[in-house]
Amino acid sequence: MSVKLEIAQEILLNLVTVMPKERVALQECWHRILGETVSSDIDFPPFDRSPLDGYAMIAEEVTTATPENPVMLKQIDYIPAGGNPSKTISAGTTSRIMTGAPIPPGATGVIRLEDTIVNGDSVSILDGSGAGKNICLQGDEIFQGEEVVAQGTIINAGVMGMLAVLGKSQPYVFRKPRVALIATGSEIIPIDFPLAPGKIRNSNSYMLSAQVAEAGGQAVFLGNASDNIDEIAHLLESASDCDVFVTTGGASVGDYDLIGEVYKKLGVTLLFDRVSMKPGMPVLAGVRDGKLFLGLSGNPAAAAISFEQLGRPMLMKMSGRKVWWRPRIKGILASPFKKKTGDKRFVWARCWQADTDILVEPSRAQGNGMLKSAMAANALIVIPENSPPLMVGTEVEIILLADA
Ligand SMILES: Nc1nc2c(c(=O)[nH]1)N[C@H]1C(S)=C(S)[C@@H](COP(=O)(O)OP(=O)(O)OC[C@H]3O[C@@H](n4cnc5c(N)ncnc54)[C@H](O)[C@@H]3O)O[C@H]1N2
Ligand code: MOO
Repeated sequence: MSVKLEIAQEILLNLVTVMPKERVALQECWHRILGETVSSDIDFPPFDRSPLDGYAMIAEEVTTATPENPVMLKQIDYIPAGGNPSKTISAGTTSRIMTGAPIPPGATGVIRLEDTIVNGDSVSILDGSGAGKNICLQGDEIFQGEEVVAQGTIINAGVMGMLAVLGKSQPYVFRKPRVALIATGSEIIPIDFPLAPGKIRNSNSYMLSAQVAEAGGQAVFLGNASDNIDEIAHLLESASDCDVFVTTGGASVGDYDLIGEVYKKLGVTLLFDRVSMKPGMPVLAGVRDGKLFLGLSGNPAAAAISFEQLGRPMLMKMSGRKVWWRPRIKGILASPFKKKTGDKRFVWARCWQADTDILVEPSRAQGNGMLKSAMAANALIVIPENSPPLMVGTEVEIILLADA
């Protein structure tokens, strides 16, 4: 049964749920999705501290200080970072203080070393303006009890640092969905095997493993199977600990397009077996015991688009992301797209900023088997169904791809 792309996406998204949580050492958490909302058990900074190497004093005493009329203070203490000042600042006194050290009791300002002249324990303040501003107040960035990082946040470098500030050495993150990858086709061989007539190397599993990782999943290579129902079924059954099962090849109508038969044999309920889009029209989806099966086309560029449109949003949801879709913007065609479009079409493209416009150019080699078109792309042009050939200057919708 053939369905529209939006319906296929909805069917899959409705069937999957977010993965359970696991604790992971913070240093391993980059790009994981936070599985808990983290509140602060402290104010941060946890004490009033100095942002400068200088002298702490009562700010009001030094506001008039200039190089011609310095204010003289007597040093009573030295406070390094990590110190715990015990001496109280009173009129006419100061403590030498280092960046990050706690402000001593009684002090209301700090003057940097460069604006002082020191002679023994006598300190001349040459410029006292702004002394009161040179204090980082307790709780300036975070207050105790504040919800600082929300569940579902992607752990980037800033979040890593913040979780460390909050003492989260082993935060809960969502477990990565495990995605079994199987290449089917009697012509497909492992990439380190010698080539023979009629054979090609399995590029799909490698391409998809990158797409799986980028969508927050963990790829599990199950190798390849020839065009044989039992062989494919056996490989699929060998990975019972996987959450999603992705095959490539055998998705169309040829004599050896067996994935539908494999699903029957395994008791996988078919959800759809064609989606109205190009490339990637032949694509099956099925479900068994809550686990999703995706049968992608063997054609590399078609498999990539099917995965991008159907597999990626599903994995993004499973891995705990709040947003499953990539950003879409408007661009202006810098070269024509000469084909008529029946079903909705995705075209590999490169886009760039030119003055106030985003210009976009379809990749030259757009064949379904051609990885070159995907390789050079940083965007996909979305061409609506039933579109005529598109001229230079036409405004088109583009999906921004992540890392190109
Ligand atoms: N009579 C029809 N023939 C075809 C139709 C159709 O509607 N009627 N659709 C065409 C379209 S469009 C596509 S897309 C393909 C889809 O075919 P399959 O999904 O069954 O894929 P295969 O035939 O197994 O392989 C297609 C192509 O890709 C190569 N391939 C397969 N696996 C890999 C791999 N792991 N790494 C690299 N390349 C791979 C394979 O050798 C074929 O050349 O069907 C059209 N035919
Ligand atoms: O539909 Mo095929 O999927 O054009 O590549």
